[in-house]
Amino acid sequence: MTAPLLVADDLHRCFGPTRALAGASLRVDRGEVVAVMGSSGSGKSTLLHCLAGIVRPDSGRVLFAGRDLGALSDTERSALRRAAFGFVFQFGQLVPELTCLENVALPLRLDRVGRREAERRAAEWLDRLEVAEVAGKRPGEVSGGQGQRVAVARALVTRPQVVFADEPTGALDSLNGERVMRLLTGAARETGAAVVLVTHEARVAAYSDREVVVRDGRTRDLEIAA
Ligand SMILES: Nc1ncnc2c1ncn2[C@@H]1O[C@H](COP(=O)(O)OP(=O)(O)OP(=O)(O)O)[C@@H](O)[C@H]1O
Repeated sequence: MTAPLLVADDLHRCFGPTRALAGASLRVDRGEVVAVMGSSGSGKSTLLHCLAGIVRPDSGRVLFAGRDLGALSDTERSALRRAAFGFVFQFGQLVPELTCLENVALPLRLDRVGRREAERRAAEWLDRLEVAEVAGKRPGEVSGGQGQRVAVARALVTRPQVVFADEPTGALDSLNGERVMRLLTGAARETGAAVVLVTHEARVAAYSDREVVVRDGRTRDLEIAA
């Protein structure tokens, strides 16, 4: 049996008096799309932030490809995040001063890929996300659905091993939301990326292979989808 790509083991995390995680565990296999569901305030985003090495759990461990994130220095953890993870959030993740093409090219530029090559790959991803026509526009000049597809392109352009998506369709109508989910999960499956998807919408979770429910900071598996 191959080792899971990402494992959260009995995570606990408090913010002051608020207990956000109280024994959350999760495993994600390579290429698997896992939906993390639950009501508002149940701890979904905190779990995602712990898995991505953005928030440190008070206790419990997160292992990525067998490496304990808690044992890495801050520099090592950010290097790992840049190399292996992609992120899509609900709003505001695009840089407003850059064009959509430059936004998608940015993670490659930060990895010292030359401008021409970075923009060539960015253009391919915009095309794949069916949003090539906004390449020269700034994020403020595109629709919400187009902006999210640009954000998905930016998350995938570095070919991450895991895409973390926190309510990626939360600000979209259902038609645009479904389009973003179809393109996100389709592209992730093609590139072999796993997806950890936080959502409270069953229709969005239906794009996953497996659903996990968080309640009062604890996880439980709901079902294995067919
Ligand atoms: N940085 C923080 N500072 C203080 N409290 C926080 C912080 N982050 C989360 N919390 C609290 O921890 C609990 C879990 O929050 P979390 O954002 O993980 O829930 P969620 O399930 O993602 O909620 P939602 O669906 O509303 O986004 C909540 O009570 C929240 O108020």
